Amino acid sequence: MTEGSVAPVATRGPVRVVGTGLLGTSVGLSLATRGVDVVLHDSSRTAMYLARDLGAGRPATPDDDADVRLVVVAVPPDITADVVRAELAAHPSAVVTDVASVKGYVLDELRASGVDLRRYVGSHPMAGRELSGPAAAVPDLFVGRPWVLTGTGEPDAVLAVRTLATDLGAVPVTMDAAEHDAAMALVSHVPQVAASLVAGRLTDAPDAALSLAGQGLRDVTRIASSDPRLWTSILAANAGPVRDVLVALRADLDRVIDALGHADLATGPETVAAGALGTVATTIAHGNTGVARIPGKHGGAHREYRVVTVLVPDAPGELARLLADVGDAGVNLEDLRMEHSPRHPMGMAAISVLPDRGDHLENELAARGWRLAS
Ligand SMILES: NC(=O)C1=CN([C@@H]2O[C@H](COP(=O)(O)OP(=O)(O)OC[C@H]3O[C@@H](n4cnc5c(N)ncnc54)[C@H](O)[C@@H]3O)[C@@H](O)[C@H]2O)C=CC1
Ligand SMILES: O=C(O)C(=O)Cc1ccc(O)cc1
Repeated sequence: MTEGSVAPVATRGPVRVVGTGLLGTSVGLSLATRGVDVVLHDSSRTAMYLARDLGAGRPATPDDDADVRLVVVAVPPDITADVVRAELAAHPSAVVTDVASVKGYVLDELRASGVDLRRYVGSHPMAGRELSGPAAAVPDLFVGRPWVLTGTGEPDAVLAVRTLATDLGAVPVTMDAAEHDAAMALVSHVPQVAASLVAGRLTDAPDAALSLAGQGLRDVTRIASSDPRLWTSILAANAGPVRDVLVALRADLDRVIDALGHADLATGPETVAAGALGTVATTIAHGNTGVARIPGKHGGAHREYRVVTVLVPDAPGELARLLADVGDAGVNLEDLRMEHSPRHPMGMAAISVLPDRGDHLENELAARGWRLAS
């Protein structure tokens, strides 16, 4: 594709988006900017008109009801089933999908209501941000991300939602609702609780302690900025699977607390109760094993990269100049992370490259006058 061109879409409009927050507006932006007729609805008129102003589509009118082909429900999980049911009834020839982060709860509620589910396809794009609302939406939110389809709906309905996911740049994955929810507890919902708990410990921390915070704390707490209302709804809807993981985590935590209690009582390593230091080491080593299992870029296998850290003056154009120099050195940048010095007008760009390109890149950047941090 040439620069500035946009990929054609196979999804046929009108597509109705109900709930024009982060997810719904991102769906609308991606489709509307590529010519699909998107009609928007939100119980908050401010959210709906803001989504319109951002370019995500046009406000729905009663006249649109007859010809809507696809409805995307993007409201909090606890009200998703009610909205899906209302949309199935209001648009008798449309396929209806939802993007709620929890699938079993929604499906159970729909089944209990006795509604005909042939036109309903439960789905969940595994893409999001720690921000909510239409203003946080981005059209490429879903690019390269898994989009789970939970196996409900007739084949034509499933195809429509699979096509939507593909049009938005996502990778469709089929999984049943219970399997999805157990997976989410482990890879999304418990990490959210853990991030919130660690960040919550900081609320009374002395300023002097916080001024020492480094990238490790920022990495672990990024998602602690998430919306409490949305996450209460997600955690309550997936309470069983989340609780199961938290109980296991509590046992792990208790083992570390006991081991450190022994270390605290000791006068040196030789007097620490047998096994305590091993418990601490095993905890960190298990973490090494777990993190190595997280897939790498583009869903490929986890890779070890060489990190080259470069000091970047905090001035316009400096980061762009560095990236251009990396390109000129013929090295592919696998990842980039910026850290900021708390006291100096200087940033640190941590550039991840393939291990066998590290020495070459360091030499090339040094030759171009960049200061490298060891
Ligand atoms: N935030 C994230 O990163 C992700 C969220 N999801 C799921 O997407 C759904 C939406 O989440 P966000 O967009 O983040 O939330 P959001 O808070 O940004 O937007 C939700 C919108 O739904 C509207 N709404 C609430 N009740 C409504 C109703 N009865 N009818 C019409 N509109 C209504 C709200 O006014 C709000 O604008 C949730 O089910 C969430 O679990 C899925 C993937 C990622
Ligand atoms: O910010 C992140 O890393 C996320 O993982 C966001 C996210 C939040 C909720 C979902 O249901 C899916 C994705």
